[in-house]
Amino acid sequence: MIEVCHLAKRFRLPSRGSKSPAARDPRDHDGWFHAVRDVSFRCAPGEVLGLLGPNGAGKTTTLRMLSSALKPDGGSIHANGIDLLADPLAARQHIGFLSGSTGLYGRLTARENVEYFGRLHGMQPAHLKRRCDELFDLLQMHEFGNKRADQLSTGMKQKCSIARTVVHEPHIVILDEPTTGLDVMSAKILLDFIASYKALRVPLIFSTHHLHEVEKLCDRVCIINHGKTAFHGSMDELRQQGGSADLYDAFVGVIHQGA
Ligand SMILES: Nc1ncnc2c1ncn2[C@@H]1O[C@H](COP(=O)(O)OP(=O)(O)OP(=O)(O)O)[C@@H](O)[C@H]1O
Repeated sequence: MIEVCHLAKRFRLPSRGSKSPAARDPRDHDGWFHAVRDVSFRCAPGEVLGLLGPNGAGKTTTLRMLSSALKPDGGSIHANGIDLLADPLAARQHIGFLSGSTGLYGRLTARENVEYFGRLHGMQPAHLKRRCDELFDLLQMHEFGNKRADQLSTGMKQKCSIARTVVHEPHIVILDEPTTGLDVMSAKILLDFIASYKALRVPLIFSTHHLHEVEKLCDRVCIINHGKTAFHGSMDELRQQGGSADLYDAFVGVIHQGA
C-alpha cells in the first residue's frame, strides 16, 4: 500500500515583470510557484491507480516526489508502513519509477542496459538472467535485445526503460506516461503488462492523458488540477461526481467543478 497525504512542492520563480502570462496562474505567489499544493491518494496491493490532469497540473512533480527524485515541501508518503520522506534510500529500493526521460546508456545494448540496472540493485547473475528473460518475453523485446540503445526507435527505448524500471521487482511501480511514443501493438503489450501487476498484488500508479487506458485498467483514479486533488476514488465514483456515465464528460465535469 502506498499512501500520499497533502503533498506540496513549490519552485522559486525567476524574477520577471508583472505582465508575464505565468503571473495569472493561481499557483504563482510572491516569487514562488506552488506546482503541487495539496495532493492526496492511495493505492493498495492489487490496484492500478490512474493519475490524470490537464497539462501542467502537477502529475510529474507529484510522481517525482514519490520516487524521491524531488523533496516535498509538505505532506507525507508512506509505503507499506515505511515513511519514504524520512528514508529516501528505502524509496529507491521499494519503488520502480519510469520518468519521462529514458536515461538509457546509448552505447550499451537494450539487454545490457536492463542488466546494468539489475546489477545496480544487487541482483545475482542467475536471478538477473531469469528476470531479464521474463521481461524480454513479457514486453516482446527479444527482436532488439542486442541492438545498441542509441539505435533503438522511440517505442523500443520506452519498452527498454520500462524493463529497466521493474527489473529489481519493486514493491511499488510508478510509470509517468508509459504509453507515450508506443504504437498500437506496443501500447497493447504494455497495457497487458500493467494489468499483470494486479495479480502480483503490487500497487501500480501511472499518469496518462488517455482515458481509454484508464477505463480499461484502473481501479482507482486521482485527478489533479492546478496542483490539488480534484477527485480521488473509484471509476463509478468519478462518473457520479463528474455527472456523466461517459468518462470523458465526467473528467471534464470534475475539472470544471474545481475551476
Ligand atoms: N523545476 C521547476 N521550476 C519551476 N516550475 C516547475 C518546475 N518543474 C515543474 N514546474 C511547473 O510545475 C507545473 C507542473 O508541472 P508538471 O510537469 O508536474 O505537470 P504535469 O501535470 O506532469 O503536466 P503534463 O501533463 O504537461 O506532463 C508546471 O506549471 C511546470 O511548469
